[in-house]
Amino acid sequence: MEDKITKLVEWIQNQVKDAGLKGAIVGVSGGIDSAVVTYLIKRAFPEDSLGIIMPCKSNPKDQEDALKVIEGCGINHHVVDLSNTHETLFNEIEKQLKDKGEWNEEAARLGDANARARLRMTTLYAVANNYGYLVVGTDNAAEWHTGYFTKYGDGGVDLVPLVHFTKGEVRELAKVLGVHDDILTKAPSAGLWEGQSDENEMGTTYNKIDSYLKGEEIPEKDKHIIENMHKRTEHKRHLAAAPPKF
Ligand SMILES: Nc1ncnc2c1ncn2[C@@H]1O[C@H](COP(=O)(O)OP(=O)(O)OC[C@H]2O[C@@H]([n+]3cccc(C(=O)O)c3)[C@H](O)[C@@H]2O)[C@@H](O)[C@H]1O
Ligand SMILES: Nc1ncnc2c1ncn2[C@@H]1O[C@H](COP(=O)(O)OP(=O)(O)OP(=O)(O)O)[C@@H](O)[C@H]1O
Ligand SMILES: [Mg+2]
Repeated sequence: MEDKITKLVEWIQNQVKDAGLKGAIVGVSGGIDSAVVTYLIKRAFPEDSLGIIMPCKSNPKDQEDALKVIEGCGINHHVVDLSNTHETLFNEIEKQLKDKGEWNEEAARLGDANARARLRMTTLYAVANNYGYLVVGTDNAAEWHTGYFTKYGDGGVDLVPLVHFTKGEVRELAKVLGVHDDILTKAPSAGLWEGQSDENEMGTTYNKIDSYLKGEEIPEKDKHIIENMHKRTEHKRHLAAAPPKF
């Protein structure tokens, strides 16, 4: 894993250099994927890396964990609380749609959740512009394959260094990098609503997705869920569809 870490760090350095920029920025959630990316960008750019903690009606425990990541690797950081911004935006959307009698309560829950991820993306790009940094994403191979991310939200980034690493391999990277035990052992969550857990929402586990990606046998039910998610989210792995030139 040390060898892979060195290669990842060099790759990030080269990408930033090729872009003619100075460093890298990541959103630090208190979860393991962003912990690994935070440690990597700090290694790549000790003086030009930045972690941003962005609570959005989040559990305060997330921020405590995020600070363990920040302190663990010594990266510079800012906290930008998006709760009020999200409240203002969503109240206005809700008001407009309700006035027209077109508000769909159930669909709105996902829209509300995805808007949190997109506000984070907006924030990262605004801060990245200020410093001349690239925005680094945290998607791993399991999330990328299943499309388990918000299009133009946490999926809206410049680099995706972990995209070939299974969730298990991300855990290995985290151990070698020295990420705090509390983060190594917590359940993966997008933190988009109270009590959300990735595995509950997906209906399968990261272990099964990892096994599937490694070509191992997994139960038919899980295979079906993974293949269905992959198919439904194909659009997220491409640029916006364009017509042929007429
Ligand atoms: N065929 C197609 N061609 C082109 N575009 C298509 C499309 N089908 C849908 N779309 C568009 O895509 C939108 C749906 O995609 P999207 O907005 O991403 O939303 P969606 O995939 O419905 O939801 C995002 C999922 O990712 C999860 N997530 C989000 C963020 C972080 C994490 C995490 O692990 O931390 C997980 C979240 O819990 C949820 O299950 C539609 O509203 C539509 O605009
Ligand atoms: N509160 C937050 N503050 C800053 N960034 C966040 C926050 N919540 C989510 N993010 C960003 O969105 C990304 C996607 O979240 P995701 O849950 O997939 O990763 P994670 O939290 O790092 O790991 P895990 O999947 O184990 O929870 C995070 O890695 C992080 O970059
Ligand atoms: Mg998380």
